[in-house]
Amino acid sequence: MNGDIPSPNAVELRNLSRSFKGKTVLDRISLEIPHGQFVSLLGESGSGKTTLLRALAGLDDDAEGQGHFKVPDKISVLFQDSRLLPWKSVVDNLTLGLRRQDARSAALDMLDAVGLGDKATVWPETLSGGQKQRASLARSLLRSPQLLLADEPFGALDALTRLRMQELLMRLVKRERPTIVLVTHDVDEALLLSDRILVLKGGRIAEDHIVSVPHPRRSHDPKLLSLRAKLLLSFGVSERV
Ligand SMILES: Nc1ncnc2c1ncn2[C@@H]1O[C@H](COP(=O)(O)OP(=O)(O)OP(=O)(O)O)[C@@H](O)[C@H]1O
Repeated sequence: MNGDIPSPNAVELRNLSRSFKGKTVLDRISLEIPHGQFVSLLGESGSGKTTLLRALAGLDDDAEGQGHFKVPDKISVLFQDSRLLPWKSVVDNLTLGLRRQDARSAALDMLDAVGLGDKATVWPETLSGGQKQRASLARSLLRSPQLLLADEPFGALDALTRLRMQELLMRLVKRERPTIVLVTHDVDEALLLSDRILVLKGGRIAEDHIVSVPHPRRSHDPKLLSLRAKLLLSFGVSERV
C-alpha cells in the first residue's frame, strides 16, 4: 500500500557518482529536492555542476557512473546558448515536437508572456541575444516541465538584460511552478532567485543553504547579505562593499 503515497520529492539522488576516464567528478551524491523548489547549484569552474545537470537530464552517455536517481517524466533543459533552429520561425521553434491541439496559440501566448508577441514569425537570427534567450525560455516553459534544468542560461547576457531575464523567470515560475535546478557562477543570481543554494566541491555537496527570504527580494536584505558573505568566503573571496 505504501507505493500509493506520492513522494514529496521531484528529484532524488542516491550515491550518484560520475567519472570521466577514471577521474571522479561526482562522488556519491545523495540529495532530495521537493516539488516546486528552486535550487541553485554553485561551485568553482570544473566542480561538476554541468555534469550533475547532464546526469539528471539523461544527457551523459559519455560518463561512467554509479548510483541511482529519480526525476519527473517531463523535463526541459535550458542552455547558455538558445539553440533555436535558424531555418524555423520563432513560433515554429516553440511548437516543434509539441503534441497538443492548441500548440500554436499556446506558443503565441507564451511569446506574449516573455515580451516577444511581435516576433512570432521572424527568423531567430534577427533577434538579439536577450530575445533569443527569452524565446528559448518560452520554448522550455511551453512544455510545462515538472523539472526545469538550466545551465547558466543568462551567462552570456549583458548585466541589464540578465536582470530583466531573472525577473521574467521569477514571474513565469510563479505561474508554472516547476521544480528548478539552475547552474550559475553568480552568487547574487542564486541569492536573488532560489529557495535553496547548493555548493559543489570535491565531487560532493559541500554546503546546502535554505534561503528563507520572501520575493521580491532586495539585495541589501540582511539575511541575504549574511549568506552572501558566507558563500563568498567559502569560495575564498572576501566581501567587497
Ligand atoms: N565529456 C567529458 N569528457 C571528459 N571530461 C569531462 C567531460 N565533461 C566534463 N568533464 C570534466 O569533468 C569536470 C567537471 O566538468 P563540468 O563541466 O561538470 O564542471 P562545471 O562545474 O560545470 O564547470 P564550469 O563552471 O566551468 O562550467 C572537468 O574537469 C571536466 O573537464
